[in-house]
Amino acid sequence: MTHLSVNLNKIGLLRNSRGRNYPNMVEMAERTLTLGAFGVTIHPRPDQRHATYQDAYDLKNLLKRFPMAELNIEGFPDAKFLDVVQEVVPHQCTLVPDDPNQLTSDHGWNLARDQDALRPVIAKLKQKGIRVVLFMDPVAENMQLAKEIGADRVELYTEAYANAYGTEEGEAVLAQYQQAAQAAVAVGLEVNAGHDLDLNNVEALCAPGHIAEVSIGHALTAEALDLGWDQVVQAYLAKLS
Ligand SMILES: CC(=O)[C@@H](O)[C@H](O)COP(=O)(O)O
Ligand SMILES: NCC(=O)COP(=O)(O)O
Repeated sequence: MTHLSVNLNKIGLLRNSRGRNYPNMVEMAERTLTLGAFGVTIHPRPDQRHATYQDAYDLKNLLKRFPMAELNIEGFPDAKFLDVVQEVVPHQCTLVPDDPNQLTSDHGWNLARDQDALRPVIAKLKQKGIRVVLFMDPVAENMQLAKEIGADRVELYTEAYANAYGTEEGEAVLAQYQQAAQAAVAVGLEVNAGHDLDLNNVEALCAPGHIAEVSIGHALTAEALDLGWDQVVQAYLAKLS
């Protein structure tokens, strides 16, 4: 079974567009966890365009009432992000190599270049008891180094999988992700996955059983416009069980 962590960035985007606390991030997280989601994810970016640093504190407080659930905070490890993460102490922190002005996350870490900067960051977060995940492209050869610099997990960046799904290249691209996942497991890493996953493509990725957790937000929120939030969360849970 693959755990579902619902990314609430787009709840924050809608909330921030009117300057009122509606939709309410904490209420949507509570509703999502009550439906049975394993956890919630936010990705506070430096401009706080959607999820805010305050959301991290508020969601950590909510999770006190859901002792079996997890909070995953994603982001680029700049000073502010690291200060917040070390104060909030989420269950999991996913480090993502995004520039502040990126529209969205669109690549994984270049560990050969970034390993020296990442090692102390990973060590500091692990000292706090936080599970550390590196956002990675699905390249099997890179998993050994991810382990060596201290990561607990990798999160496979799945946009290429989503784009290929249902096309002639779909099976070959899926095979690449399975090989990367198997390589990660072989060196002692657990494997998460995320970005552009949806109700159509999530099952094939997770069926082989290598994926511990998927974090899904953009498509889930859009699908909820048609199906309703509760129904969409329950539909993902059914596909991942
Ligand atoms: C790291 C990743 O792929 C996503 O979790 C990211 O959080 C999406 O960010 P936006 O919601 O800002 O597109
Ligand atoms: N890490 C992926 C995530 O949290 C959500 O990505 P998306 O579903 O919004 O594309």
